[in-house]
Amino acid sequence: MAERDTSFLFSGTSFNRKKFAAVFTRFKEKKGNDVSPRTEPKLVEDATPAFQEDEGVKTHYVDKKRKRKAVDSDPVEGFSVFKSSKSQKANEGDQQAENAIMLEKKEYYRQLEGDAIFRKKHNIHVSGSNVPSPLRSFAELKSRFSSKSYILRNLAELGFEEPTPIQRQAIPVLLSGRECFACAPTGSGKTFAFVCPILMKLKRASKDGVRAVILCPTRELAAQTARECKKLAKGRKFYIKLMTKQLVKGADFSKLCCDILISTPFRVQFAIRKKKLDLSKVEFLILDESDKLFELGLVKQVDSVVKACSNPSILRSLFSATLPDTVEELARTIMHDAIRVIIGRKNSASESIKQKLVFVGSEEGKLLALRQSFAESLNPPVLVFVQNKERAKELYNEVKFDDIRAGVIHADLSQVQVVNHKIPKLTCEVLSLLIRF
Ligand SMILES: Nc1ncnc2c1ncn2[C@@H]1O[C@H](COP(=O)(O)OP(=O)(O)OP(=O)(O)O)[C@@H](O)[C@H]1O
Repeated sequence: MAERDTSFLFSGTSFNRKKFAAVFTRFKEKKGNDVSPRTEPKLVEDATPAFQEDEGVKTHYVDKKRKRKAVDSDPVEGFSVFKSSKSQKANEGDQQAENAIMLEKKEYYRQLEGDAIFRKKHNIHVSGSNVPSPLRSFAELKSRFSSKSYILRNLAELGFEEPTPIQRQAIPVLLSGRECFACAPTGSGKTFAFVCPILMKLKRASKDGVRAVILCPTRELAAQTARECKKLAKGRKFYIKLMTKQLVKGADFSKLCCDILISTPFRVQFAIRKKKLDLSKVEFLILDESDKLFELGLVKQVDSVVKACSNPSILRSLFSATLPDTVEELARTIMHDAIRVIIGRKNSASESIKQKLVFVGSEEGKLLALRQSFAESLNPPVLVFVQNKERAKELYNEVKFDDIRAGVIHADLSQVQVVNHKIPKLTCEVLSLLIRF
C-alpha cells in the first residue's frame, strides 16, 4: 500500500528491483513488524483482568524495588567502607560544630549573667541593646581596649585605684563607639567617665581641627573640666582648650590647634557665628550637666552647637546628676541607639548624702529654720545654695551679723574673687552660693 501511495513520486523513474532486492526485502520485513505495536494494547486488554494485571505490575515493581534495595544495600567492599567512614566523619564534624556553638552560647550567657551580677553589686542600671560589659578594673583599659600606658600612669598618679560605678559602665560604652545617657550623682566621677574614652579614642594630638567638644553650663564647670582633662592627658601633647573670653575674642579659629574644646554653649555659639569656628570634624560631643544645658535659657545655644557639629559619624553623649524625662525626650531626638546608664536611682542624690525636707511655712520661716539648724545640728563648714544672686546677697547680709563667719559667691564678683573663694581654702563657716548660668 505504501508502495502504491508513493508511486506517483517515482513516476517516470524505473525501480531496479533486482539491484535493490535485499533492501526491498528488509523494507518489507520492517513493514510487517510495524503491525505488532499497534496490536499490543489489544493484547493487554484481552489478557488477564485489570486488577490481576495491576497486581502483577505491582508485584513486579515491588520486586524490582526490593531488588534495587538489595543491590543498594549489598556491601560493596571498599566502596561501602569509604561511604560509611565519610558520613561518620561528617556526623562527627557536625557534632563538633554544634558543640562549639553550644559552648559559645554558654560562655555568652555566663558573661551576661556575670555582668548583671557585677552591675547589681555596683548599683549600675543599664538599658539599650548590646550593652558592653562593665570595667572590672582600670587594668581592663589596657587588656580590653589597648589603652596607652600614660592613661594608667596618670590614673595611678591621681590615686585612683578603682573606677567609680559610672566610669565602670560609661567608659566601655563610649569606647565601643556607642552614645550614652549617663545619670550619676554629683561627685561620682562623671568627668573622667567621658574624658578618659575621648583621650583614648583621639589617640594623639592633631592639627586637623576641633575633634571633641565638651559643653558645660557654667564657666566654672568648664574650667574645672579642662583641669581634669589636662590631668588625665599629662605626658601627651593634646591640644586641650578652654574657651575663655580672651580666646573667643582674639583667636584665629582657622589656625587654632585644638583636639578638645571645653566651653559654655554661649561662647561656642558666638565663635561659630562671629569667628567662623569650624566644628564639622568633631567626633565627640559631650553635654555635661545636661539637665542644665537643656533648660530654656540654653537650649537654643546648645542646639546651634549640635547643628554645627555636622560630622555624620559623631558620637553625642549626655552626663548629668539628674535626668528629667523632658530632658531625656529632647536629648533622644539627637541621639542614635544610645545606651542609658543610671547609677543608683534616676535623679537620686549620692547615697552618702543624708537628705531632710523641712517645712518652713513662709520666706521668713526659711531664715529661722536655717538659724535653728545652725544652733542645733549643722556643723560648719556649710554650703547654702540659693536661687539667684539677689537671694545670695540677702542671705549673706542676714547671717554675717550672726555669730558665724559667712562668705558669698555670685555672678557680680570677679573671677579672681570667685577663685579666691575656692572651697578647700574656705575659712568661713557658711558660704552662700549661686550656681551661675
Ligand atoms: N576613680 C576615681 N577614684 C577616686 N577619685 C575619683 C575617681 N574618679 C574621679 N575621682 C575624683 O572624684 C571627684 C569628683 O569627680 P567629678 O568632678 O568628675 O564628679 P562629677 O560626677 O562630675 O561631679 P559633678 O556632678 O559635681 O560635676 C574629683 O575630685 C575626681 O578627681
